[in-house]
Amino acid sequence: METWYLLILISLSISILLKTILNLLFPSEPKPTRKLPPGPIILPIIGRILWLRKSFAEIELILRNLNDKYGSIVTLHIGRRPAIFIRNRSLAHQALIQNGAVYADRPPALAANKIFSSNQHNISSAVYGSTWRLLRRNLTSEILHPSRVKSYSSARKWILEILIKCLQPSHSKVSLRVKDHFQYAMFCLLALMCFGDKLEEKQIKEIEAVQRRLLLGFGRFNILNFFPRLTKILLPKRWEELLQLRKDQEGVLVPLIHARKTKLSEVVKADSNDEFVVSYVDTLFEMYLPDEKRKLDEGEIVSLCSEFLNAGTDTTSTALEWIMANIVKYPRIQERLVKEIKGVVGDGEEEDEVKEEDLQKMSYLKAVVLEGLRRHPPAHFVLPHAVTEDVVLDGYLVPKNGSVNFLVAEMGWDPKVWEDPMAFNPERFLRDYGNGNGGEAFDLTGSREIKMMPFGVGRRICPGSALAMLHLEYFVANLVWKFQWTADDGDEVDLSEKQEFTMVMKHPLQARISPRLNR
Ligand code: HEM
Repeated sequence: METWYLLILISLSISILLKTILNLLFPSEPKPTRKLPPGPIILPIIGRILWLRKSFAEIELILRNLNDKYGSIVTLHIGRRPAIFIRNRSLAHQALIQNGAVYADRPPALAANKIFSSNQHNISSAVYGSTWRLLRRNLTSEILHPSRVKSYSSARKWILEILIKCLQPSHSKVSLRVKDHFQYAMFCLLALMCFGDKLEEKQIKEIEAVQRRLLLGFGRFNILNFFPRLTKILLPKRWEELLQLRKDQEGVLVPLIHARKTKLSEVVKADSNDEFVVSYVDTLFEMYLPDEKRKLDEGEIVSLCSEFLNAGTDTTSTALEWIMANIVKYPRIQERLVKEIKGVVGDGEEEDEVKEEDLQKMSYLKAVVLEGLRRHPPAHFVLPHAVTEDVVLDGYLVPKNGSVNFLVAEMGWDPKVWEDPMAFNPERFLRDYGNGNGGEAFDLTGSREIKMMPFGVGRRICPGSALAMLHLEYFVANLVWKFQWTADDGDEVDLSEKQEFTMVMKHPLQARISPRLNR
């Protein structure tokens, strides 16, 4: 009997010793001590697929309803990773401003997105690191620097003339749908900044068509990201469609890239830089990625140009349409704008254009644009963020393997900050900020406190925000100065929303536009 006891004791000691050695050699992941933020319980695989099929607008609506139950930080299990959603301004500030470096990462690109971002070699999807820094610095210092932005002023004037021509034929009794004209105008402008030359209308329309198919159709490809190896077998047609879309995109962008490269080398050979304005694509040809010891390849240049066009066109034209819709809906806002412009540019017949240098003197114009971005932010979510390491926020775990999403629209509609938040009331910006009485200008960067964040905040804040503000102020001012905008007789301007790439007007703006005679 004693021998048995001894044997059992020896084997127990050996197994404890082995376990200790194994633990030392192969330490297992420590179990997280914190829990993920709360959220609805879902069926393991089916539930995740079902979430994947929902649009951001549907998710936003669900989150609004979940707020009472779970609070302002919620986890949804979308696809294979937990997605954390934050709607509270002070939590967003803690994350994106106070702990900015940790929250500046992006989640790994999903299979379908990898194709269009050249494996995360563009600014918006690059991981937080040296390549992102290089690409972003190139855009901000080479193209978005104030002196370079100024060099495109004749391009903006040219686009304004195109836009005015498109709107002019409208007889004041007939109302015109303006959305397509706004989109086309912004596209011409960004294409010119991207490729340097005035492109033919046919070329612009071709690029616009492919980019639009990409923006509007991308939701259809989300499902491919759930176990791509399986979806390649189950949904081969959809994969083909996705790859064809990339081929079509290359088909329209690569010839423009080649043409510009040839032109650039001719300019260098001729040693003449008269009238030569640097374009975005010019800055990409010689860019060197030190970590990878190579230049950008053609696919990466296509992805960066496509990102530039997408980021700067739909967002701005959507914001422009929302602002003009409110101007049509509330004639008193239009009257006050005209009065302000008259006070700055004068009212002589020859004062036909509101010049860029005049815009700084127009605080009401700025207030109208800011109110437009607060009340109708084109993006209701910032792009998904990720954290560089597991962190704790509001007592919950924010895991490295998840995505972190911020509800932009909800923050700008917070009744704790904004009185009657759903009303369109530009005066609120005059009352509290930059009203010419020594008031401080409104801080869109949210560095002290986030009150609204239409461009995001922190390290990933939209690098094009100043350019977007300039475009919006310039076009709103000139469209109001040139034309009188009115609603169709007996027709209310309907401000319902619809999710496309951006949050657009469900019923696009129809307005009667007539030359402004009584300035
Ligand atoms: C009204 C117009 C615009 C709005 C509302 C807007 C909004 C945004 C938002 C919400 C983000 C995501 C921020 C985040 O993830 O935290 C973003 C990122 C970005 N935007 Fe804009 N944007 C506008 C115009 C532009 C323009 C004109 C350009 C450039 C020509 C531009 C280029 C970018 C880029 C490159 C990023 C990615 C930044 C990064 O990941 O580091 N945007 N924008």
